[in-house]
Amino acid sequence: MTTPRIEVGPSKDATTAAIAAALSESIRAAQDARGTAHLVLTGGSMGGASLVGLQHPQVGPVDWSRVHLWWGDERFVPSGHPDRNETEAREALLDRLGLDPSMVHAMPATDGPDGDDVAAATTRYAAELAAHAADGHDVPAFDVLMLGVGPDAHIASLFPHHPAQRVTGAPTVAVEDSPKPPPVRISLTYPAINAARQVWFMVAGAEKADAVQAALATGADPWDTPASGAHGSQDTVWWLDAAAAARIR
Ligand SMILES: O=C(O)[C@H](O)[C@@H](O)[C@H](O)[C@H](O)COP(=O)(O)O
Repeated sequence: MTTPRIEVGPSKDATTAAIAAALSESIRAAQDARGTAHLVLTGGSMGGASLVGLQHPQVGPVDWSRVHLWWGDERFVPSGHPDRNETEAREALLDRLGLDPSMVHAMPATDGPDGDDVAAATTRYAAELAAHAADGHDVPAFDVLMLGVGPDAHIASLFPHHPAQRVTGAPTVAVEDSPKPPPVRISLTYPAINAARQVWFMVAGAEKADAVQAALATGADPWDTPASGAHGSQDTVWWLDAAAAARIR
């Protein structure tokens, strides 16, 4: 397990700018090493703002034709719905990139091939992940997996004291009673998240300071603070603004 690195910016804007710059560098490094990069996107305002930040002229160029895009979780609603993390990412960046659809691995929507059968859709996404994984693995070794963090320290759709957290035998889990609406979701599980080389938490705002402090506390239990259960195999980074970092001891 890697010791988390903490990067604090003076403001949310400064933090998302730093994330965007680091992301373009990590993508380039992954492509230099392995040809293609696997990037896992997140919903939430930090996820969207970081994708917007990638378009800043000071951020180095990214060869998007060699980036596989995945999602850490998704709200199970129709495609194009504003609640979908995919919709947010498309509006923030993806729709301007002319991407090859075969590189964009959005989680299924309720108007997809499985209709509103979330269990089948969850299994379908697991198969998509497996199709891009190395032999003997369930998921690709994601180069960077980004996570927003809720005020309850949830990540993806893994919530405190929710049984979805206990699923370890599959890379994906259906959540049918999320404590935060909308209730039906698909999430990566801890083993899938922790297969990533780099896990990046992206958090801003004073209302997240307690969650950040709890997740970074020695002996934190993921059952209570889900963010404490996610780690990259090579690097774990907490990208914070000053307000979110205020209570770290
Ligand atoms: O419905 C959800 O579960 C949220 O979208 C959540 O996953 C989000 O990513 C975090 O709450 C962080 O959100 P912010 O980046 O907006 O703080």
